[in-house]
Amino acid sequence: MTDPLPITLVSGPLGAGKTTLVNSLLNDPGDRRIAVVVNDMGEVNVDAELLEAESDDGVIDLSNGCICCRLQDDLVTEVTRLADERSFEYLVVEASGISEPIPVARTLTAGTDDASLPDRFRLDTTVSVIDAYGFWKAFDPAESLPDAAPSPERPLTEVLVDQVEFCDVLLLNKCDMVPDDELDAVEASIRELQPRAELYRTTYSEVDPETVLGTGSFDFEVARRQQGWKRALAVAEEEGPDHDGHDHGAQSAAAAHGVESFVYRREQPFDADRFDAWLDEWEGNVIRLKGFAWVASRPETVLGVSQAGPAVQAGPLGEWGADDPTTRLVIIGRDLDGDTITAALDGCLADESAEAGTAETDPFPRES
Ligand SMILES: Nc1nc2c(ncn2[C@@H]2O[C@H](COP(=O)(O)OP(=O)(O)OP(=O)(O)O)[C@@H](O)[C@H]2O)c(=O)[nH]1
Repeated sequence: MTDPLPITLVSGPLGAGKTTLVNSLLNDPGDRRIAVVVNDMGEVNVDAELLEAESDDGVIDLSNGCICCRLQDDLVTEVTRLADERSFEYLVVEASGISEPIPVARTLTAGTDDASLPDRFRLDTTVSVIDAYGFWKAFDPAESLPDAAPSPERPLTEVLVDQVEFCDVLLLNKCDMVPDDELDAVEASIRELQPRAELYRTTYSEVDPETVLGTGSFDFEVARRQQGWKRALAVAEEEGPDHDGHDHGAQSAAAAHGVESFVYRREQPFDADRFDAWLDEWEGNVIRLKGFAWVASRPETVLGVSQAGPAVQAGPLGEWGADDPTTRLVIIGRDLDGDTITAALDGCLADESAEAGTAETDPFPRES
């Protein structure tokens, strides 16, 4: 049997430079013939048209939906059709700007419940193109726009953070639009979220094709485990309850730009309403908050908490079961005042005398 054909998945927020990258790969794919599947949310796939202007062959258009949700089966169908019909040696899939990379990677690894991926393919590399200018603005409270995603998708900053956290290669693009010192700070923040990926600063997504094609760097479990917040949590767990909350491994560049991660850990539950109110108070320093919380109103339930800039989601993940309930929150940000945050979170802890299940209206699950 011949080796499975490798796939590179290109993700990244709207307008970050994904099509620019895919166009340059079509023009110079290195020593291989490539085909491209392009996903766009609109009825007309503008990206596919832009690409077809450059190349009239090997561009497959998947539009009017998102391949991370509604078009998962269509993606598998197209890849299967390509396997049968096309003559090429490498496949590039450009996801829409609102696609979450994890479900697309899962589809490209294992297919879906209704459709299996042909054996001929294997996911080789996941690339995220991140617009340095957009990233900078997304976490600036003075600049960031109300974070409304079209339809019931997740908030865009949450998707942006997923795209940063889950990739093998990260192109920090549009570097021409951000001053150098700010670029250093953006890169430091991204490094804190994404310690593993190869990172390249680019303008007009210009890279050697070999940095994004055929790297062989994709591994689903490694990609999931090595997300910055999971690493910070693992370090804190290793160091035990006496850990002072700071990730000493992440000094250097990050520290020089005031970027740090910090773990808040308590074996005492939150008052649900006070914790919910605290989650509303985003002032711009916290880029990412993620972890597990214990709330007094539902003592048996693990509350999953995920904040990306101004967007907050919190909802039940399951039961503590045999584990002792313990709140563990990783907070990643710039110029964080750890003592003030710790004091504010401590102020949300339920009084020892509070009875379980006393919140009048349980604020969770919540989304904003
Ligand atoms: N200044 C500047 N503009 C860029 C750069 N890279 C891409 N652009 C421009 O940014 C715009 C969006 O680029 P695309 O490549 O279409 O972005 P995309 O990620 O495919 O966008 P969507 O498909 O809408 O999500 C285009 O006008 C590009 O020419 C860059 O490095 N610097």
